[in-house]
Amino acid sequence: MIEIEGLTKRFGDHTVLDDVSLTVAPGEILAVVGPSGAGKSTLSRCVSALEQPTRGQVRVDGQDFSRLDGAALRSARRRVGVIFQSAPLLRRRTAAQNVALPLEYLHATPESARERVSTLLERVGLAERADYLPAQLSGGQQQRVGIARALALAPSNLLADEATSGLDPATTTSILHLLDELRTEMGLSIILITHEMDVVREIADSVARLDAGRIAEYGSVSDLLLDPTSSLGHQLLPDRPAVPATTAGETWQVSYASREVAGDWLTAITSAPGAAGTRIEVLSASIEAIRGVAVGRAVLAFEGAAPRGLAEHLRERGLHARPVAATVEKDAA
Ligand SMILES: Nc1ncnc2c1ncn2[C@@H]1O[C@H](COP(=O)(O)OP(=O)(O)OP(=O)(O)O)[C@@H](O)[C@H]1O
Repeated sequence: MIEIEGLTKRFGDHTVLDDVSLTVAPGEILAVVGPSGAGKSTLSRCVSALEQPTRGQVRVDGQDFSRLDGAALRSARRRVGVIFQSAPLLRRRTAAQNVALPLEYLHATPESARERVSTLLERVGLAERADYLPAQLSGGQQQRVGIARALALAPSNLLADEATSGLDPATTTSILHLLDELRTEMGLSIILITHEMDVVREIADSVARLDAGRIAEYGSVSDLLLDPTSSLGHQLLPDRPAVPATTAGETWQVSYASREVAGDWLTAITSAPGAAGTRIEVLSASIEAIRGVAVGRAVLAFEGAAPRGLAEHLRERGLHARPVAATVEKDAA
């Protein structure tokens, strides 16, 4: 359990984190997003007790980090496993020796360390690669070693700082699935620092957007998706579609987020003032479930111009609609 309360961090007179409060329950995944310089890494360093808050608290499993030092702080730090971008592993050590590192610091007996390492490597699907050096492993396999190492001391919390940046989409998905399984199996509270909305969409239960050190938005992914005024909710909707440049008229993307699959969204479009008699072609349509919310998206081509006031008409019916420009060149289409 991670509880951040009124966390403020200043470097000189520069306030980098300003009154940040967040809670991550056991088994929950919170994603923290925000532009470069928003304070994400500083937040991450406060949670892993590498920085002391100027004001406020970081409580891990009920214990206030800012009140600890020396051996008590080192012991408390073990409750937070940390995974970084592209798993910085020791080059000359095998996968097993990298995972064993935290156990060596704690002077675990070689036999108990061996057993723990082999259990962890097995769990992350790398039992066969125990004796490989990092250079002999793929990026995804290296990150699995990083995850096993972060779990070596059986933490109840995990901090993943851009853990999937630089990995290809399929590898990212497999790492996220592994984290998803681990949080359930071990009841881990996980903070994911990320700049990728796909990662948030795929795995997070809640999300906070930091902006210039303050929380600009914070809530469960489903609540944000269902809130038509939420900018994070908008960003969580599927990405911009590819639209062939061959369509002569206007092309629009229409999306909705609802607890139920919306059955009448096409009716909402055809009933828009001025839409009667207009030919509308459905270029693509899809529905996916994100944290229990049905998110539908369609790309529509109008014969000519879209009816005036279409966006407002649809907004009143819970649909987001906007024109999209062609993204596929005529030659390539
Ligand atoms: N030790 C420090 N001393 C002074 N200023 C710092 C220190 N660490 C961070 N900052 C400042 O705090 C601000 C936030 O930095 P931080 O690295 O937390 O942002 P970030 O959101 O992680 O950015 P990015 O996504 O680019 O990594 C920046 O303006 C940075 O210059």
